[in-house]
Formats: sequence, structure tokens, C-alpha cells
Amino acid sequence: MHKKVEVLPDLAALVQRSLELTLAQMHNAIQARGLCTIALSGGSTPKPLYEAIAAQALPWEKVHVFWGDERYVPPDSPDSNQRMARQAWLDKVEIPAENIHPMPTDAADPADAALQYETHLKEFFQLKSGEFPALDVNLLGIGDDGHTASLFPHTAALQVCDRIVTVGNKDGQPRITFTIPTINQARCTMFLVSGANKQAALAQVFASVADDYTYPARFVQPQGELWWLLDRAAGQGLQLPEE
Ligand SMILES: O=C1O[C@H](COP(=O)(O)O)[C@@H](O)[C@H](O)[C@H]1O
Repeated sequence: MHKKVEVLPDLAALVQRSLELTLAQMHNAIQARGLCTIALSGGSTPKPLYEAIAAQALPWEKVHVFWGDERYVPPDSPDSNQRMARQAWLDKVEIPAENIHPMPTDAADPADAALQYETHLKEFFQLKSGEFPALDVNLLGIGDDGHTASLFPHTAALQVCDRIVTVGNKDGQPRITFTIPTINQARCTMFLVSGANKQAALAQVFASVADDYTYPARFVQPQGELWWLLDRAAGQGLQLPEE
């Protein structure tokens, strides 16, 4: 694992740096394998990055967009991660509809939706039994409770190691989420973290000793590159890990 932590002066600089890195990864993937697979995070932090990507001239037919987690709401809900990404990015570019791979949220049981998405990923990535997809870029955020994707502290999803996708639990509300082995299979993982409210959780995630189940982002130890991009408000006073 190549791990790099950067503290940028402000949110604008964080967006610019994440744009540079994301574009470089996308171009490398397209050159190496003919297409780029990227998994998106939700929340508010990545929105300006998505807007910046939308302004780029990219070979959109070679870009496939997935989600690392989704709230269990209809796609037109203001809470939908898919909706945010479509509004900020996907609706603004000429990406083929079949290159957009949203997590389903219309099954009667969220467990069925998780299984449907897992089956779709297995087919798309042509996985053999027991294999996990290697996304070219996996964008992640962290909540002020230390959650990442929809892997919340002390929830059952944290222990799921034999599935690509599972059901997360946010205060009793279901979500669909990549599992930890899926996250850790990515070629390039990039956390975008903004705001002073993330400081305390980050300190625990970067601590040499802390409880992984209390701070789930600690489980993210991917085989590929790992980037932590923080703005100054998030990174202030943080003891940065040795690289
Ligand atoms: O609920 C979620 O929150 C996290 C963090 O979001 P942020 O707005 O605080 O950056 C996000 O990474 C995750 O995808 C989302 O579903």
C-alpha cells in the first residue's frame, strides 16, 4: 500500500488536488485497460469535485461510474447519493446511460438490493467466485463518527467479509454499501475530508492504536494507492501518520 496524506489550505485547494489525482488515475486506467471504473461517495464534500470533473473533456464512453454506498431512498430523493452525482456531474456530460451503475434502492428488502448490485458487479468485472472487483478509483469520505461509505461504528456490515456489497445501518435506517474487502481491493482510494468537525474522528483513524469498530475508516487498508486529502480545518493539529 502506498499511503499519502496531504493537508490542503482550503476546500478549493482540496478540490483542485483531488481533481488532478482523479484525472491522472482515469487517464492511466484508460491507457492501461481501455476503460476507467470509478466508485463515488456521497454526502456533501465530493460535490465540487464532481462539478469540476463535469467540466473536463474526457472520453466518457470509456468511463464507468459506480457507487460505494447509497441511502435506501428513491433516486429522486434529496438524500440520494446518485441524485447528487447526477446533478453535479453525470447529467452534464455525454456519458452513455449504460455506463452509469447506480445502487438499486427499489427492492422490497435492502438485502435483495445489495445482492442485485453484487451480481451486477460480478458480471461487469467478470469475477470468479470469491473475487472482489478492483475499482480504478474509489472515492471515500469520513463522517464525524468515523464511518466511511455506509460502514457505521459497531454495525454488522463491518464484519461482512464474504460479500462485495451488503446492507449498512445508519441509526436503524438501511443503506447499501461496499464491504471492507471490496474497498480494500481498489487500485486507488481517495478520501476527501473537509471541516473541523472531522478532526476528532481523523485523530482516531490515524492513531497507531484505536478501536477499528468504533472508527470504521481504520479498516481501509487497500492494496493499491491510498490518498487522504484534508483541508486545513480538518487536518489542523493532526498527528500525521508516518509514510
Ligand atoms: O453519509 C455519508 O457520509 C459520508 C461523509 O459525507 P460528508 O458530506 O461528511 O463528506 C460519505 O462519504 C458517504 O458516502 C455518505 O453516504
